Amino acid sequence: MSFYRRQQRRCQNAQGAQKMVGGMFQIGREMSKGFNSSIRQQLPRQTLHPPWSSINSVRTMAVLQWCSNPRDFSLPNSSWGSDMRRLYEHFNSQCEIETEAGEKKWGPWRRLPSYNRSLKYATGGGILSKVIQSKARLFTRSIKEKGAAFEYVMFVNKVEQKCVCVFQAGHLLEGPPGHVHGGAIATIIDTVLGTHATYLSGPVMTVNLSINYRRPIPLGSTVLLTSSLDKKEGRKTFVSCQVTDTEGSKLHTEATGLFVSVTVENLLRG
Ligand SMILES: CCCCCCCCCC(=O)SCCNC(=O)CCNC(=O)[C@H](O)C(C)(C)COP(=O)(O)OP(=O)(O)OC[C@H]1O[C@@H](n2cnc3c(N)ncnc32)[C@H](O)[C@@H]1OP(=O)(O)O
Repeated sequence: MSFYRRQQRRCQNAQGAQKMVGGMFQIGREMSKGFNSSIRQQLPRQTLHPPWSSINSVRTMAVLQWCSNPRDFSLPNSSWGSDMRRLYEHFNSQCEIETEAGEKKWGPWRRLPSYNRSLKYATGGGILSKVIQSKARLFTRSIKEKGAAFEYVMFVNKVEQKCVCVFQAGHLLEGPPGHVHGGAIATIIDTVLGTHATYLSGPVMTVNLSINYRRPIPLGSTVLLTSSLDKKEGRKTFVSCQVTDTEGSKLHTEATGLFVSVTVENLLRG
C-alpha cells in the first residue's frame, strides 16, 4: 500500500472517530443528528490531500495531526474479564445484522467509540489541542494501565432512546475495602447519563445528579448501567439510570440526572 493510501486510510479513521465519539460539543451535534452529518465538510480541506502536496509546513502539520490514529478505549483488551466480553459481544452483535437476503444493515444498537482527548478527536481541534490544554485527558480514560480503573463500553439504542454501559471496575477505584468508591460510581454514572443526554439533545452539562447507593459493587466486578430518557423540557433533558449485576437482577445503584443544553458561550462565560 502506498504512503498516500496509508495516510488517507488513517485520515478516514480519524474522521470516523470524530463522527462517533461522545464529545461534549461538536460530537454532541453529530450524535443528535443520528451520526448522519458529514464530518468531511468540517475538516480542513488539506486533510484529504497527500501531505507532500501541501505548500507550507503548517498545512503539512495539520495533515499529520489529523492522520494520527487515536486509541479507541471502548474496544476489548486483555484486561477484560469474561462478563465484560460476553456483554460486549451481546450488544456489539446487534449493531450490524444480516437480512434474509444476506445483506448487512444497521441493527438497533450502536457502539460509541471512546477517546481520551476530547478537544483533539471530538471537536476537531487537532492543532488547538497542542496549544491549549495539551495535557488534558478525559478523566475516565486518563489511566494508561489496562484494567486498572474505568474499563467500559457504551451502546445506544435510538429507537428505545436507551443507553447501556458495560463497566468493569479496576483495582484503583477502591473505596470501602474490596469495593468500588462511591465517587467512582458517580463518575461512571455521570459519564453514561451525560453521554446519553448528549446523544439525545446535543451539547449538555450536568446540573443535577441524584444517586441512591443500594448495594456495594465488588472491586474487579463487571456491572451493567442502563440509562433511559425520562423527559425533555426545553433546554432540560431528564435521564435516569440503574446499575445492576450483569444479569440485570441485583440492583446496586440508581440515579437520576438533569442535563441542560449549553453553547460554547456558556462555557467561556464560566
Ligand atoms: C467526551 C465524552 C463525554 C463524556 C460525558 C461526560 C459527562 C460529564 C458531564 C459533566 O460532568 S459537566 C460538569 C459538571 N457540570 C457543570 O459544571 C455545570 C455547571 N453549571 C453551569 O455551568 C450552568 O448551570 C449551565 C451553563 C449548565 C446552565 O446555566 P444557564 O444560565 O445557561 O441556564 P439556567 O440557569 O437558566 O438553567 C436552565 C434551566 O435549567 C434549570 N436548572 C439549572 N440548574 C438546575 C438545577 N441544579 N436543578 C434543577 N434545575 C436546574 C433552570 O431552572 C432552568 O429551567 P427553566 O428553563 O425551566 O427555567
